[in-house]
Amino acid sequence: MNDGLSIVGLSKNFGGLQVARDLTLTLPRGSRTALIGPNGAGKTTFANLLTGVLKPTSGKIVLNGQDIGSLSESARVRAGVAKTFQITNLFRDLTVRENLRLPILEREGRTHQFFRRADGWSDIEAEIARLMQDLNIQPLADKPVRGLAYGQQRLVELALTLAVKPKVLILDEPAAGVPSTESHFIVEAIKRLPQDLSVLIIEHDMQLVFEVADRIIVLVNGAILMEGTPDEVVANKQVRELYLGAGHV
Ligand SMILES: Nc1ncnc2c1ncn2[C@@H]1O[C@H](COP(=O)(O)OP(=O)(O)OP(=O)(O)O)[C@@H](O)[C@H]1O
Repeated sequence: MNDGLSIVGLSKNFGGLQVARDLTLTLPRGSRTALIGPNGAGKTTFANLLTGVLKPTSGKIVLNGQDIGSLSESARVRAGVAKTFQITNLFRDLTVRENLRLPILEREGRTHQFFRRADGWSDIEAEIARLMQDLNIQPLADKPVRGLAYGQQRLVELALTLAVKPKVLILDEPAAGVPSTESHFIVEAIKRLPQDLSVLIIEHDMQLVFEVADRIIVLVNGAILMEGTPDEVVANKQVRELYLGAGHV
């Protein structure tokens, strides 16, 4: 079951600096929410509060009725909140298929089987095939990660994250560093994510945000300035001034 994620009165102080101010919002099941805001607004801090890298000063993070705010990072992943792995977590000498096998075996408590022959893995191989199909990376299955283009590596990283079967997926700048010639692969992959997954996209690239998000939250100085549809956000005078002022538009 996935009712989405509710964040209630979430605050974080670093000494005297308040970087998350009484944040209350929901990431409903199936939503595609973008979190935008100028540098230093608190976007990364917010993501770190959701994943458990940081402990909140106050407030609650509720997933399907359970307050997960005090769980460790790994327990939160098991509960269903996952952020994309960093590319450095990919095993560069292993193939895409081998990389995908690892988190699935781990999820199933079967890592001891990694070095066995693949005979007993038909369920796992079928899941890997589905994941690759969802992200349109089947042609890369038997290629070592080392030889893949950067954008392709980001797709493998996304597939690895999906392999843990999250309910809430945080994409932290999914197109960062990806050449513009490859960024459409990322956009297409986000559009093809499972329908019932709640997705939070933290992104500076407004074109990508407008292509994939159905809701946008604008964060400024650790507080929500506004929340609305992409059209509502574009029409907002304060947002326009903020972005024109920051040279983003
Ligand atoms: N560990 C920390 N200790 C003290 N201050 C911190 C710490 N981490 C972040 N900050 C401060 O919190 C504020 C928000 O930072 P954060 O990185 O969350 O912003 P951001 O919106 O992600 O910025 P960017 O778009 O540049 O990545 C900044 O003023 C930053 O200097």
